[in-house]
Amino acid sequence: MAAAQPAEDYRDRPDNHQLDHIPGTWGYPIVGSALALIDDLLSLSRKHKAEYGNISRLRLGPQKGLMVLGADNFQKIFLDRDKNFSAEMGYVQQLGKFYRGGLLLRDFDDHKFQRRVMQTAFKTPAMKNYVAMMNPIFDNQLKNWPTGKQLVFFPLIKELLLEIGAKIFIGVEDYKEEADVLSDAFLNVNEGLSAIVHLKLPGTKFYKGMKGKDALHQFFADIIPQRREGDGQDMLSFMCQEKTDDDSYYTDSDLIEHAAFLLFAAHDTTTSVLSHMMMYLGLNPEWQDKLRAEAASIGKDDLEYDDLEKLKLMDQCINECLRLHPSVPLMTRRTINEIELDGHRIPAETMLFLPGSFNHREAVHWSNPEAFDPSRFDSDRLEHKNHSFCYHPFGGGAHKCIGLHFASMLAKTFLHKFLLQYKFTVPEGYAPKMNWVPLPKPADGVPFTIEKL
Ligand code: HEM
Repeated sequence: MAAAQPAEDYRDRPDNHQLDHIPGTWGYPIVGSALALIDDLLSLSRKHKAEYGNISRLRLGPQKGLMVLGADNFQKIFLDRDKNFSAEMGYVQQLGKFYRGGLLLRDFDDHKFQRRVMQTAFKTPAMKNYVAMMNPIFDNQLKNWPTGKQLVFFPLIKELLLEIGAKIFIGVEDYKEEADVLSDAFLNVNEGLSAIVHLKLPGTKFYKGMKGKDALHQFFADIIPQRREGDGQDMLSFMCQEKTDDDSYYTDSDLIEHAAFLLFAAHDTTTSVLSHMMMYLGLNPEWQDKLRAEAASIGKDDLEYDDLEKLKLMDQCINECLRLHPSVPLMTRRTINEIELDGHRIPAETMLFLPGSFNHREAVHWSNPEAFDPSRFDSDRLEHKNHSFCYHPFGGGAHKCIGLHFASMLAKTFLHKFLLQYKFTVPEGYAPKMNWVPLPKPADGVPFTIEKL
């Protein structure tokens, strides 16, 4: 049987809003349920499940579509055997102005072709080298963290990960010199993403974001020819040197889009998981001690690639943070064809909103789901295997996160360095409000105090 082909013109059609046959609510005029989502996406998802079931109508500002819950439904959507779901159309309204050619905003054959250029940057020899590059960056910044006074983790880790991004992703050698241009441009784009009004008027967030995008693209355009000629070991250099089947290089404009999207996809997600990690290790000092002992058991100051798999407890803690607070809180797709899902007829061009944290905490799959309990990932429990799609912090199927091993490597290399040098505490009775957007994190950025070991 021939493989299903997506309808050619699905990108040109507007979103379908004819969804009155499906239970749910459009919420308040104009904003719909956007404010409830910003406040607490998990509670909103649970409310929808209790009132309407796994599939329900939802409006988020200008977008009307369906909230989809449940591991079976996620499995069908992510595996997408019949090419019914477009990631490009799912994300275009949210990200399209800034990241139109990013990998997640491409579908099917085009996506497959473009994903190849990125895969080259994640091969084992490249990964080995990235760990080696990370160690001195962490050393240099960690040594300046003052002891004995309260610090805030979020801005510190953001700064650290911007340096990692500049050096490992793009091959910037003199970070101090180029950091301002690069990080300003990148941070402005991210601010632009949160703009509610998309008008290019000077002084607005959106305007700043568009300027940031131009600066970022120009920065990449200027360095791509050098990266093609050189023998750099950074991600951009690997991508620049990759060739297509007809022996030509990927185009500069594709490479610019990939480099910008890669920074975006990697930065906030890893900042988010490490912020949660600090919160939980501060609240659970016994886990902090266990991870420190595990880090010490490697017997080295600098972790190497082959050591990573030995850090099993760290893996469990990272997994548990991502279960409780997935860094991409809401994934999206748009239907290409009319489909049936969970007993509902869903027309073509319908937006689907997929909140990850609901399945991650559904009691049918997890014991005591609200508790921080990293041992649930231990080989004698393996709760995440209770359903192949009850745990999906990195998505699944064709668009599954290409950086998942890099993310884990980064988190482990940081934790290994940090825990071997410092012991830390969070304030007594610490119970921060949690942010869901633009990235999940403790709202106060995690206040903490370090003590040299
Ligand atoms: C804890 C860290 C991370 C988490 C939780 C995470 C999560 C995700 C998720 C959920 C998706 C799929 C979204 C969807 O299907 O709708 C995704 C895609 C992606 N991620 Fe990550 N990510 C992380 C770190 C990274 C890093 C470090 C990189 C790069 C080095 C990266 C690069 C990408 C790219 C390029 C895609 C698009 C893949 C495609 O469309 O084929 N991510 N990520």
